[in-house]
Amino acid sequence: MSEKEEKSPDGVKYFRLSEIEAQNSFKSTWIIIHNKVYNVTKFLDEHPGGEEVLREQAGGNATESFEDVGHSTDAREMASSMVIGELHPVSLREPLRSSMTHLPRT
Ligand code: HEM
Repeated sequence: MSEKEEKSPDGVKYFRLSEIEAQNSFKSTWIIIHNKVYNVTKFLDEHPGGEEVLREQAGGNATESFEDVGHSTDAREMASSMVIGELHPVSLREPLRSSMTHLPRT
């Protein structure tokens, strides 16, 4: 890693949008919901909504689709166990890509 690991004052790991976008493959799936970063790689198989919807959001902002589904409290608690960090404050100013402009997976 060339960049020093960055953390907020209370120890939350920050990820740049570019780092999150890179985690979009068959090996690793990260998504963003409300500016938090989730590693859903191990959850793909277990997701009641299926693995494809998560893969479609990989590396990008899944907030709207997550909220559109009206996920239960249980689902939200489940999600909180998959948080690995937050979007870096610098990246909050970058436009978040939605699935509409999704790039093909490599
Ligand atoms: C960490 C993130 C997520 C977790 C933990 C999660 C968990 C769940 C759970 C537990 C359910 C069952 C219903 C419920 O309890 O609300 C569900 C349903 C569903 N989820 Fe997710 N979900 C996540 C992200 C997403 C995202 C990003 C999408 C859309 C792109 C999505 C689409 C759906 C759909 C369509 C269903 C409905 C399935 C059905 O009723 O047939 N989920 N999810």
